[in-house]
Amino acid sequence: MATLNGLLSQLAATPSPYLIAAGACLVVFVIYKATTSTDIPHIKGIPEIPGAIPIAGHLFKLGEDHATTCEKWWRQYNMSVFQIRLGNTRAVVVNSFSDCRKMLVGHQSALIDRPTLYTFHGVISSTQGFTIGSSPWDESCKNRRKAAGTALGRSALRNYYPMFDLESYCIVRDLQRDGKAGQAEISIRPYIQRYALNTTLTLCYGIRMDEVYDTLLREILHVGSAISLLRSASENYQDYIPALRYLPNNEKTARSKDLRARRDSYLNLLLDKVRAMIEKGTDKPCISAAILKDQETRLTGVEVSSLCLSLVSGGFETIPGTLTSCIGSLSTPEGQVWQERAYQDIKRYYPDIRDAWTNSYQEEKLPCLNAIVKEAGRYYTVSAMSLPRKTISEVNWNGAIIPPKTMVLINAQAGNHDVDHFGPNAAKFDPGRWLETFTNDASFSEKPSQGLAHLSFGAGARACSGQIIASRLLYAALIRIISSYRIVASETEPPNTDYVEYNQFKTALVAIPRDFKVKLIPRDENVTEACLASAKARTSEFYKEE
Ligand code: HEM
Repeated sequence: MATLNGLLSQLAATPSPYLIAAGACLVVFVIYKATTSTDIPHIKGIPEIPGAIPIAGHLFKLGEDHATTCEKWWRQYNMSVFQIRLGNTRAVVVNSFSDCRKMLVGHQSALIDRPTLYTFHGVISSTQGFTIGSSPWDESCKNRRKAAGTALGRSALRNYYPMFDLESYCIVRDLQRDGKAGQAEISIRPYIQRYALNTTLTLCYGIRMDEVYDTLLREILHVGSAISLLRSASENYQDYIPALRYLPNNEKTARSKDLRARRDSYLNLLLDKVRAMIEKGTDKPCISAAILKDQETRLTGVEVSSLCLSLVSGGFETIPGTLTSCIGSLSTPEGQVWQERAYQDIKRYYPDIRDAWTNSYQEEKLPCLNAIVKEAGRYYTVSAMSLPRKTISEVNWNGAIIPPKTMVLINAQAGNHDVDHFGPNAAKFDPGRWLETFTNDASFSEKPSQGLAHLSFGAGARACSGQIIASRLLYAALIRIISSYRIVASETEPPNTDYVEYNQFKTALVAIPRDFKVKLIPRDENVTEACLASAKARTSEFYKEE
């Protein structure tokens, strides 16, 4: 017995090398598991991109430009649908046009949810609620989406004619002043930003700003863009690597809180202005006045803030991104050919250009203009990775089961430039792809619709609520600009028209085009002056400052 005790105590004092090795293996295994485990386990039947590392997964490999990296992986590994690890989050990425369409439309009920992220949802959105585009699917989101659908649907467009008229008039009014009859080179984006923002501010608050560089207007645009940066995966590792949230002096959280305070401040200011106008009886018909006056609505106060925030943030970068880049492409020598075709179209349908102006916001019937608007949407995929989705129920993807609660990322940029769908010139800006008759007598007709034209507005149950109004805004502005000027790219600061490189901030949720300048050569100054004068007269009632 004494010998046995002695042996045991000797063993305890000097553990066997086998035991040490087993213990070490166990520790390594636990560390490996802890640093490579994800919210959703590996999905059988969907290939994973090689090279994930512990803790970060593919985050660093993805670099700043996720859409372009995933587009390359699709071609390199010859698989359009694959899985990746964003830190502790597993995501399925879909790339080809047909797979994106099949995932969004064919599985629309399963893909109706959206993921919540620490920085955007936990910090930034904690005061005003989530926008519709970032809300998980629940009863409240359903009600807000329905309200947005009513406010932005085709039948509501008629109510906004005076606003379309006024805002597109203001673009040309100020371009006319600043363009100095083609002598000055100007940057067009600020005018388009005001156009987009004023439209949604008028819808939500009945408020607009007349100056391109108005302080409040620029504050809203600045804060909105900075917040859009905080929604991107490449900027916010803390969303996917939770340990980073606890680092002292977390700069991301501090910046998010600062932006949240600035956004709260202007949203409150806008609502206060509406309250003051209601008191004076000078309020304009708009979403928040209807709610404040307690007109029939099923939405709560927080839901109204969310609705207004969704509409304001839905349009203020997407429309300027698309329209500015489109004007950039039109200003190049190849693009000028399309300007001329569009101008001929305008004159054919509206021999009196003043009619083109008044019809610009009431109908979309010019084939060339429609083709340019569609091509701008496709080619410049301003939301390259769309808005992230999450499965709410299982998706059977060719036999592989994607479980509920899996993040699904739609690579709209890749799908929109898929040569298998759009042909070998998919990487070219070519409005001709949407036109049927394309003859030298310059008459065109549109190709019949084939369903989903491109992926820039998403598709399915959570597709963009603003796509009808967005197309009308692009169309109206283009008719007015093209009928007034020949747009010519600056020789010293020309546009970058590459579908990836046109964007100066690849990490942001919505592209910000690089700066460029154009000259606006008047087509017929007398006609433009006449159009401006009649638009001014028509819109003066609507425009009256309170
Ligand atoms: C060129 C202009 C625009 C582009 C390219 C665009 C793009 C998108 C995209 C890609 C989505 C996500 C779709 C999906 O997940 O399938 C989206 C959602 C949304 N957009 Fe737009 N958008 C534009 C203009 C607008 C405008 C002007 C508004 C409002 C006035 C708006 C309001 C919304 C809303 C509310 C959602 C959220 C829908 C939901 O989650 O249910 N968008 N948009």
